[in-house]
Parts: sequence; structure tokens; C-alpha cells
Amino acid sequence: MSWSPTSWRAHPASQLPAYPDAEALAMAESCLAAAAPLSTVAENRALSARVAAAAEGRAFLLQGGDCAETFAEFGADKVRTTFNLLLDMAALIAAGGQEDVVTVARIAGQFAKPRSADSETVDGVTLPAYRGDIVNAAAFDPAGRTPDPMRMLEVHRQSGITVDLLRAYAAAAYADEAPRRREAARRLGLRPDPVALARDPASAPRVFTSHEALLLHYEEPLTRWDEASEAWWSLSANMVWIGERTRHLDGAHVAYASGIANTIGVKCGPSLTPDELLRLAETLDPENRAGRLVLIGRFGAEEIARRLPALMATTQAAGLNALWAIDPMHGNTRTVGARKTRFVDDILAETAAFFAIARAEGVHPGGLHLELTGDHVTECLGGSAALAEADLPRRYLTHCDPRLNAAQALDVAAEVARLVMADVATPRAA
Ligand SMILES: O=C[C@H](O)[C@H](O)COP(=O)(O)O
Ligand SMILES: C=C(OP(=O)(O)O)C(=O)O
Repeated sequence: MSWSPTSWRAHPASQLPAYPDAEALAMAESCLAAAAPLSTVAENRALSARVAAAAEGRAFLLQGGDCAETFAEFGADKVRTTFNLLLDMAALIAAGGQEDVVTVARIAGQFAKPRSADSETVDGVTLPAYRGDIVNAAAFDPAGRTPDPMRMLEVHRQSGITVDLLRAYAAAAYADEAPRRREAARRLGLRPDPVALARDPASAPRVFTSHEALLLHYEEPLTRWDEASEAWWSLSANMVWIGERTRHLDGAHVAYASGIANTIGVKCGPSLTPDELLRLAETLDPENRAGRLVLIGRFGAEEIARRLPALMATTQAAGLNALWAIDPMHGNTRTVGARKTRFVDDILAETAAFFAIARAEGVHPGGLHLELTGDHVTECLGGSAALAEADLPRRYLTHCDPRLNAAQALDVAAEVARLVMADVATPRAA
């Protein structure tokens, strides 16, 4: 049977909200079907070409942004801060020797969250879990927690403005590039590369958009047919990914992603077997096209050495052209007091292990995926600012998972730059 954007509806779907008002849902979906796209096929193809270069060892994918965007925190300043932080991080990694850094934000659509539990009970009252602003409100009250499909329209509106801002910042970013590169070299104790400093304005850096393709009621109407490429594209973002909780082979999320032409990320956690990974790759990337699949490991600092080598050995033996990246956040969540947090030391340890395992397996360690914000939050512990447990309550603002603040994100990028430097200087395993 041929694929269509509605094909996912014939598959079991996890993590989708139970909307109580079917008419309102249908109305929101039809408004989205008539709404402007949030990416273009040309941009999406450009990103895939650059991810293909990363898969071939000639580039590095940096992906990062909020755990979840929200309506309340939205503003041009926030978008600009994320944009600048990602480019500062990219400059560090580039200075480490991986000149072409492909920068992708978790932005302009990252509003839906998978949850461990469907409901939450407080003082004997049970309500649906908060699933991100695209679904319901974080506040614990019955009206706010009821899934409201009209929220998808607000996400589309906010994301449209965000995309316009990102395009405008990219057009202006050339002026900031030389100082950014000088600062990156200074931080790494290197001499700035004069060739890099004199880059052509045409190669001004840009930031692509991405989010988890979780809420399929939102993704379906933003999936559009392109005559020129004769393909369906998600025009809700430049690339989307499938999360650890929804990557079931026969599930709705894999069924949806299998039919769109964009670059697709797949989170690969501790329960993924080599056989499942191969079958996922066959389903999502039957042509084994470089630039199509990004395998994003997220095992935790303690688990990675037990899990990743067999997965990488399998993709190598099968000759897969997928890009391997590391998300050192999601396997390293701990609870301290009543709050979820992550330790920068765990994040660095998993990242270093990723590079070491990739080198041993003959794989290009080609990407980093982080939850971060340019705001001065105190959600993760450690780093050069030495945030300690007592700091957690000061600015713990996330509604879901703890994010690196700007200083911590730059600490991780600087460490990746050092790992890249060591990697490019080391001959690869056969
Ligand atoms: O970002 C990932 C998930 O949404 C998150 O870790 C789930 O958190 P929970 O275990 O509190 O539901
Ligand atoms: C939910 C996420 O991650 P994972 O699917 O890896 O848990 C995420 O990246 O927001």
C-alpha cells in the first residue's frame, strides 16, 4: 500500500494525548493543513546534504536547544540567545579541527514531550501528565491539563515567528563570525586560523530547525507533497527525530517518519538491540542514503560502554551510511532532592566514551545533541561555574528535563573540540 501522511493512523501510537473534543481536533488539523509551511524543501535538502558530509566524516552535527519550548518564555531575545550560543559552540568545535559544523536547533516546534507516566497525582487528585505546551498546560488544574488541540495553532504561530527570526539572524551573523572564531581559538589555547577568519560572507552560518516528531496530529497536516522531488516532506521543521519511547518498529511514529524525505534522527537507548537497529534502518532508510539517518545514542555514562560497541559494530558490518551522534543528556538524569538534574561530569564522561568507542569501531563520531538554554538557569550541576546542589532551587525553570546553561554548554563544546582534535590526529581503525 502506498504511504500517505495519514498512514500512521493504522498503527499503534504511544505517547499521544487523548483529546476529549474530536470536532475541535478536526478543526485544528484542517487549519494546520491550510497553514504556511515552517521549512522549505530546498533548506531540508541542504541540511541533508550537510548531514551526508558528516556521515562521510567531513562535518560535525551540533544539535541543541530547549528540552521544550513554551508559550510563556517566547521572545526574540530568547531565540537570539539560543542562536548565538549554538554558533559560539559551533565555533569551538570548528576550531578543534572539524571545520564544517552543521548547526541545528531544537526550536520552532519542540513543544511536545513524551512522559514516563500518563497521569500525575497530587494530594489524592489525579490529572493527565503535562505533555508540553502543544498539548496542555503545566499548571496542575483540571482545565489546564485537559488536552486542547487549539494549542497546536499557537505552536504554529510561534514557530513561524521563530523561523523568521532565525533566518534574519543568519543573514546578519557574518559580522560576528571573526570575533566568535577568535574567542573560540583563545579558549582552546590555539592561534586563530587566518583562512577561517577570512571566510566568504556567502558561507555565513545558519541554524536549521528540528524537533521530536511526537504529536502526529500536528505533523500530519504539515506534511506536504513536492512535485519537483516527487516526495512527501515534513515542512514543520528541517529535520525531525523519533524519540526513545516511540521508536517501535510497527508503531505510528516510525510509520510516519518512514514516508517523509527529511533527515530523520532516531534516539538509540539502552534497550535497543542490534537486530532492532538494523530493522529500523531498513524501514526508515531502505536506500541507505547518506544524510537520511542520524542515530543518536543516549545510554548514560555508566551504560554506554556495554551498549554502543555492538550497535556500532552492527552498523559498520552492514555498511550503513547513517551518521552516529551522541545525546549525553537523556541517559544521565538523576533526582536530587525532589528535582531532576544532570551532572556535567556524567555528560562529559559519556561524550568522551562515545568518541573512544567510535574510534575503536572505525566510525566517525559525527554529532552532539544537547538540551541547553542561553538563560542563566541552575538545572544541571557542575561545570566551570561549579553549580552545586544548593544552587538548584535558585533558577530551576524547566517544566520537564534539566538543561545546560550557557556556561555549561560552552564547557561541553570545548571538551568536544578537544576530543575532535584528538580524533582527527588519530588514525582510524580499519
Ligand atoms: O525529555 C524526555 C522526557 O520527556 C522526559 O525525560 C520524561 O520525563 P518523565 O520521566 O518525568 O516523564
Ligand atoms: C525525549 C527526549 O529524548 P529521548 O527520546 O532520548 O528520551 C528528548 O530529546 O527530548
